[in-house]
Amino acid sequence: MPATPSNVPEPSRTDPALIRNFCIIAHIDHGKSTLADRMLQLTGVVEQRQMRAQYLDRMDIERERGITIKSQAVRMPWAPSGGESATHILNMIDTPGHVDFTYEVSRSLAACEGCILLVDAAQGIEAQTLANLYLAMENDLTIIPVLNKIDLPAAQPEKFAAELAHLIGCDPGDVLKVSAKTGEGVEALLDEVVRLVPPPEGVKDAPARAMIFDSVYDAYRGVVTYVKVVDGTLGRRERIKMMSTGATHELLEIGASSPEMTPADGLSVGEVGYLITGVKDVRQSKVGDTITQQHKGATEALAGYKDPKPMVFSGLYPLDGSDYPELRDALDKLQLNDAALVYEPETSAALGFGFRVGFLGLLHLEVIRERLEREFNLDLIATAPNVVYRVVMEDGVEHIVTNPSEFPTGKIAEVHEPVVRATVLAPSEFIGAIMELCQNRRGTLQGMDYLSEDRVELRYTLPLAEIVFDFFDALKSKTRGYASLDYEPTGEQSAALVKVDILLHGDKVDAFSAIVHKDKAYAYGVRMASKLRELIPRQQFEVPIQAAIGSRVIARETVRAIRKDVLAKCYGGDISRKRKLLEKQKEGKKRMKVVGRVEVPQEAFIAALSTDDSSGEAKGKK
Ligand SMILES: Nc1nc2c(ncn2[C@@H]2O[C@H](COP(=O)(O)OP(=O)(O)OP(=O)(O)O)[C@@H](O)[C@H]2O)c(=O)[nH]1
Repeated sequence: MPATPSNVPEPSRTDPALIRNFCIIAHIDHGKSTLADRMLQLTGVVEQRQMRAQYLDRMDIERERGITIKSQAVRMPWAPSGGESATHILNMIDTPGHVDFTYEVSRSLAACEGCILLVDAAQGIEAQTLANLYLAMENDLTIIPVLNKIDLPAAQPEKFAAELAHLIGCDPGDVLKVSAKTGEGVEALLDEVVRLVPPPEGVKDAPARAMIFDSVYDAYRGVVTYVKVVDGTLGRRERIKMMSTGATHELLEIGASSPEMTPADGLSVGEVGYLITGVKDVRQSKVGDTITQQHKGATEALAGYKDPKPMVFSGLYPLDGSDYPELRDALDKLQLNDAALVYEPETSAALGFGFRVGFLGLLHLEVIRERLEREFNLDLIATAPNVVYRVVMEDGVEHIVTNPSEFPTGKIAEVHEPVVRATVLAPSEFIGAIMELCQNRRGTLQGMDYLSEDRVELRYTLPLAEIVFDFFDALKSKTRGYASLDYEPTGEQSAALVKVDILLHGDKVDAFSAIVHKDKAYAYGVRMASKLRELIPRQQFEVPIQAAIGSRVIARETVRAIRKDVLAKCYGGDISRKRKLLEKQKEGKKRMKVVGRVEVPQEAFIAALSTDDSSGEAKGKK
């Protein structure tokens, strides 16, 4: 039952035995955010009239797409029903479910002692259910299996309870059944969290050690750092030290989110909360770092996290060249909040000045791009995303290539590309279709298991480059939406990869260079050449469009010559009208990009790039 306000202990004085830190992990759309909403409501931290769906998803994009990107932590008092009436503190950390953001999930898990493994009772176990379960097991969390959406007519709670119990090795009777929508079973679930999740273990009187699991830049308050206090207590106005850099700061504010930021005197052992020091850059308050007191602080830091590594790169260019400084500032600002975002300046003959930006995956790319366009009002062109290649030359020199146009020329010994271990879960009737798709994408089957009579798990090794584009879309359409996918990087392999260049009138258009498998080079060349032929207006001379590997041309199209005589219709007419027409033509020419001798309207580049940029995984996530 909800606690009465007078019973709720202060964050600085909570007995750790009464604290439960937990998170909800689930496959996308299995109902995490809805369950979190219900919990906020039932514990009384959000009043009925303030309640809105997906309360914790604060970013516009999160709300619109119905997905969670940044994790959030909320402190909720809860007095379990029956007998014992002590008010417990439940710190709930909501985590994102998409493959791109696994990194955020693992950070959140490290701050918890238990987790709710939520599974849709109409869908059953999916690929990310497994991925998240393994992460939870690695972090030694107590796992509470829960089936959600039992109100749905299509729900099969008994069948999936058996599947889930088999997976984690418990009794089917231990699987809780709830409806996050109607609230059925959610109170009992909160009671179970109190009963099953162990309280945090830490040393109360030791020097403080707090682990940073998130750092968020707020335009008004500076960096807000989310921490879990592992040992000791951090107090308001205390001076703190970041253990990795030794930098010290004054704690201007410390408190807990419930779910709005609520200042407190401090945070004691086991508590999860936030702190503000006035730093302006998340990199000064780095996720995974340990915070201690400046005086008599701890000497040994807590185990940190691995830094996330960008997997997918794309060139981002402002449509209007004069927006370049704004783009730089916007990327600076987004990076304040997103340690996984990396970028460096880049120039392209076709697109002008821009940046090569590294992302965790395609959804991350799309989210960043949308935020740049929406929050910073920038119009952007993005080049087709590519992965990172390692090129070894015959003389042993190595090149790391994040931009296809920088692919080295000369004697190449080997090209290495990143590979992932992909897990696909689907009804067994689709095995054939999935195998065919993976084969086409240069996949190697690693194993296959039946989870139940009609559900199968297929494990493949696949080149990352083959799945970042439209693999997920293709998988969904071949399996009528029933398959789910999860993948993790497993290293690299050498492959027969070549760079295909596109030439206009003999000049390379850097934005269209691509690194592709040699068996697919021809198809890429033909596709780009014919697309460009349609998009490039006729010039006063003939323009050959060629696709080439090195100096070998593999496809060719031609834009025939024409002289666009704007004055043709004004023969003998009024001179001022002629002048006007010529002025207008000049205006149009300003928007043209010149590649060698060829004038190409920017729109042609955008059209050619956008049809190629089929960010399937992100769009097809549902
Ligand atoms: N009928 C029914 N629908 C539910 C229930 N719980 C969630 N849903 C619906 O399922 C959809 C997905 O729910 P979310 O809570 O957004 O899922 P999520 O797991 O948080 O998704 P991500 O944030 O993208 O990871 C929404 O349309 C919810 O309204 C339930 O118990 N019953």
